[in-house]
Amino acid sequence: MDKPVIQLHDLSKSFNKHVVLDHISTTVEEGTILGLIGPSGAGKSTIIQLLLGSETADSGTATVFNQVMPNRELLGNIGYMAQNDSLYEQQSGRENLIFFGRMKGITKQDIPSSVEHVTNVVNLGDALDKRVSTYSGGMKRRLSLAIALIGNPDLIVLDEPTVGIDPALRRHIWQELHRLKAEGHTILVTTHVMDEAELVDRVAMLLNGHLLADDTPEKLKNKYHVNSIEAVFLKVEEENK
Ligand SMILES: Nc1ncnc2c1ncn2[C@@H]1O[C@H](COP(=O)(O)OP(=O)(O)OP(=O)(O)O)[C@@H](O)[C@H]1O
Repeated sequence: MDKPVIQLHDLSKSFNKHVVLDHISTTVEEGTILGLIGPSGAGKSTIIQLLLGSETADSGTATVFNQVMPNRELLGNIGYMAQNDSLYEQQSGRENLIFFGRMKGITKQDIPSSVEHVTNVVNLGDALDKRVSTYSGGMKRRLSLAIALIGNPDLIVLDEPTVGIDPALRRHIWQELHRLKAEGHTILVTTHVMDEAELVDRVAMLLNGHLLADDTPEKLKNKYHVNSIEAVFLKVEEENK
């Protein structure tokens, strides 16, 4: 039977009486790439914060690996890339990777090979020993992604990972995400890029506090009689105005 990695159960969250999540429930099985889409401000990052335990739900539960979050012990097995890069600017990319890798519990001995692997994934080799403060925005995104992937975590949570990343590298990153999925890793990714929403196993669309569509891209396109996820998204928005 498929193993649930993420379980959101009846999750609600408001900020200053503004209901952002209204009794959300879904399950993400092991080895699935779930794409979370929705307009700006729909609550995608809020779901991630509840999932990681850095925000508290008003009601309901977020469970990861069968443990109710927050649970600090699980964080070593979750790779997280936030929307805003949180990097040590005065250190080099390599020093950042070593620091975060060690925090994740990678041994000193294994650090060099782990750093090399994730650096290749994001194509950051040449800049690795330069100070992060000299990086472009896209390079910082790539370093943040490498940090999320270091240590080979079972669950990878990426909040708009390909913003500012050129098309060739974007394709390379998606190939890597599919490779990780094939190895059994579970990936939750938020995106505004509708082409990317075609590449996931399941798309969940967040609108007005609800998950209004949550299915494979193919099934959603069939259901709405359209040939792209972008068109599904527009139809669902139109229906729920
Ligand atoms: N800590 C907070 N305090 C007050 N309001 C918040 C807080 N965090 C999020 N919000 C509000 O909750 C709503 C959802 O925000 P969230 O960042 O989850 O949306 P999003 O779908 O990730 O948006 P985007 O696609 O623009 O990143 C927004 O209206 C936002 O202003």
